[in-house]
Amino acid sequence: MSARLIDGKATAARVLAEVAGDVAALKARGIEPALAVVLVGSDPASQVYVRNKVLRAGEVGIRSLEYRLGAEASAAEVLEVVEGLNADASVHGILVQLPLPAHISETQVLQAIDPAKDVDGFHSENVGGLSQGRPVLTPCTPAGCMRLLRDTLGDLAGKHAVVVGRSNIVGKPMAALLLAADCSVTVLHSRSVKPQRLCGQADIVVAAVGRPRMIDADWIKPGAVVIDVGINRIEDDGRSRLVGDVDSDAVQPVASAITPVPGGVGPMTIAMLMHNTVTAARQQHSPSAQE
Ligand SMILES: Nc1nc(=O)c2c([nH]1)NC[C@@H]1CN(c3ccc(C(=O)N[C@@H](CCC(=O)O)C(=O)O)cc3)C=[N+]21
Repeated sequence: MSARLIDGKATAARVLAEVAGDVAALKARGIEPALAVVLVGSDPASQVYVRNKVLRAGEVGIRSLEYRLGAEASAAEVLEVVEGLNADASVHGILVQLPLPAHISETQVLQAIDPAKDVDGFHSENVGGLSQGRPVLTPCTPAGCMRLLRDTLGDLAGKHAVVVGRSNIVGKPMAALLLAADCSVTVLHSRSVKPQRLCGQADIVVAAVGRPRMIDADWIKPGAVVIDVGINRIEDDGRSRLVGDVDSDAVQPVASAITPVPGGVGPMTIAMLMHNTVTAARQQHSPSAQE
């Protein structure tokens, strides 16, 4: 068997086309969806991501605003930017690019974002709502993974899903979404005992550990669907290139389908950010919206 490659770029293009239609419908009602991206410091990878987000927003008709602060900016300065954006009714989505410099508490900044504008879904109000099964703004990377899984497998009920990694931005919300889709869910992490054996029982594997090519064929049940969230830059023969958390060459003969890196989950993350921005704009202008 050789795994089918799950084309995240093509699926992201379909999501973005839907979003562009939703944006046009909102504009016809006089609402221009707007996304603010806040970048603190000059991490080169973060700069690339922020640029890609701004480009995608423009393509679907979302207005974007960029706020750049120096690496030495204080927490108070970042909070002031966030509070200004909270108060600005023309801004519907706020994303503070992570990681923040070490001297700034990420939790404090994320909790300062108005939950209605929290297009990353990282505020505890949205984290709690996801856990309760309320229709809240949902973290973009796990939401993108769910879309790829549904397109590949259809109904996910009863599938055994193994999530490798327990971060707040991917592993934990991913487990919550899989559970909401009626999967049986196992979360593995750095203290798990015999993780290969547990992972080898999975119909669905979501790898989000941030270790290049950690998951090899020994971890994968024949026919499993593998979602590789990792984006690791490595030196290979003196050249820099991107690899996932999955050893794709080793796993492809075993899995039934796998996402490539690049071109898998990454483009979906950005597409779901645009989707969340439109959802946030629509909700802020719905009759039931507070204030
Ligand atoms: N508040 C916040 N929200 C985020 O969503 C967030 C963040 N902070 N900090 C950094 C990570 C990383 N991230 C990516 C998004 C798209 C690609 C992406 O499109 N990747 C391309 C390749 C890009 C390349 O060549 O480097 C691909 O996989 O095909 C990658 C990574 C969002 N993040």
